Amino acid sequence: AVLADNNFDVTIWARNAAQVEEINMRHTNSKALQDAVLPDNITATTNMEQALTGSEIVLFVAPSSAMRDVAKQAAPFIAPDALCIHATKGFESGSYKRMTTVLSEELNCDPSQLVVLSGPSHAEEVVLRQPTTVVVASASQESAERAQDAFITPYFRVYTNMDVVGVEVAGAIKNIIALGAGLTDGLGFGDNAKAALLTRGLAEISRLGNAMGANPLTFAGLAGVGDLVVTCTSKLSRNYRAGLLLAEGLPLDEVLTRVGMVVEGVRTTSAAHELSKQYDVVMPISEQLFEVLFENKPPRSAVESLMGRGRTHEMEEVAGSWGLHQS
Ligand SMILES: NC(=O)c1ccc[n+]([C@@H]2O[C@H](COP(=O)([O-])OP(=O)(O)OC[C@H]3O[C@@H](n4cnc5c(N)ncnc54)[C@H](O)[C@@H]3O)[C@@H](O)[C@H]2O)c1
Ligand SMILES: O=P(O)(O)OC[C@H](O)CO
Repeated sequence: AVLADNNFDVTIWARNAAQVEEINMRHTNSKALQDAVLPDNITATTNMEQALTGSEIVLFVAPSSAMRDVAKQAAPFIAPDALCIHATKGFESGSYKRMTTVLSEELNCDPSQLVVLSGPSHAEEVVLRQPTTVVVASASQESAERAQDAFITPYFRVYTNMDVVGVEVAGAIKNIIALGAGLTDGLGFGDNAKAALLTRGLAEISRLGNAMGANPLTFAGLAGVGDLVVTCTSKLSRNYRAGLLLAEGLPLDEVLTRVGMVVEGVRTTSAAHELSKQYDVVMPISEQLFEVLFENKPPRSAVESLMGRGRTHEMEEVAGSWGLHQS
């Protein structure tokens, strides 16, 4: 809808024919966006070739679990000079690769053509043209600026960034912390607990990101603090809502059914479990979430484990998380 407001003719590819028909006939996408009306210059198709032929920008928004499959299908129809942007927040299952890595492998393109768009941006608010700010990151400043030009509107402010790793890691890991935020609220804990979770969650995001080669300053920006705050505090967040349901004691498969849309934080918790070992970083909140989600640990015991960790010095922890060395 943002691109359509900027006068691009937008074609959505989707596999669900009923959803495609709804977008074309009624200009709505009610499962995701209730009765919000989409601009007239958006059409939809189930035909990938039709969607992509001649497109100057390709925006990938499949869930992380489907990204490789969708990119494989798209690859033959993408023009050599097309700008490929993704807004997906997660890692590939099993390989734990970032989404730009998956795209560069499947599209056989130069990393300079790839951009990640991230930041605090619930679709339900964007489609109503409520003020929203995001980051576009690319290895190429020119590509980031092309994406900025394409997306920037008076209600959608776009900042460029060159730190692809940091933006992708922040966007993925914040979903784990949002699951935790839903859990703490669902358990009846207060604002102190939530503030602690966000602060210590940011330390955890930064620690993994820095170990993977990110710029620590990214975590103070929209993809870091910004998205963490929105996802941990908004009732629109699927990850937060899943956390609330888990606190009721529902099994994971029922939680996912009830949310009815992708809850990226669940797979990302598995990814963090592996990545923290691979990069030798401590991720206590993610680890406790892993035990709650996959090892039946009661959420209250997870909170006790976090509160009972060994004593530590905040500055040493923060400096370590932000990749700084204390003298
Ligand atoms: N919804 C938001 O506000 C928002 C904002 C920023 C980023 N994101 C990210 O965008 C990604 C997608 O989220 P969403 O909100 O659109 O989720 P969603 O659950 O609303 O929609 C996902 C869509 O992908 C389709 N899909 C699943 N597997 C597929 C496959 N193999 N091939 C084709 N289509 C497939 C589903 O049918 C569904 O229509 C996630 O990574 C999410 O973190 C979402
Ligand atoms: O609904 P969530 O929890 O997937 O969050 C959506 C976006 O990532 C918020 O920026």
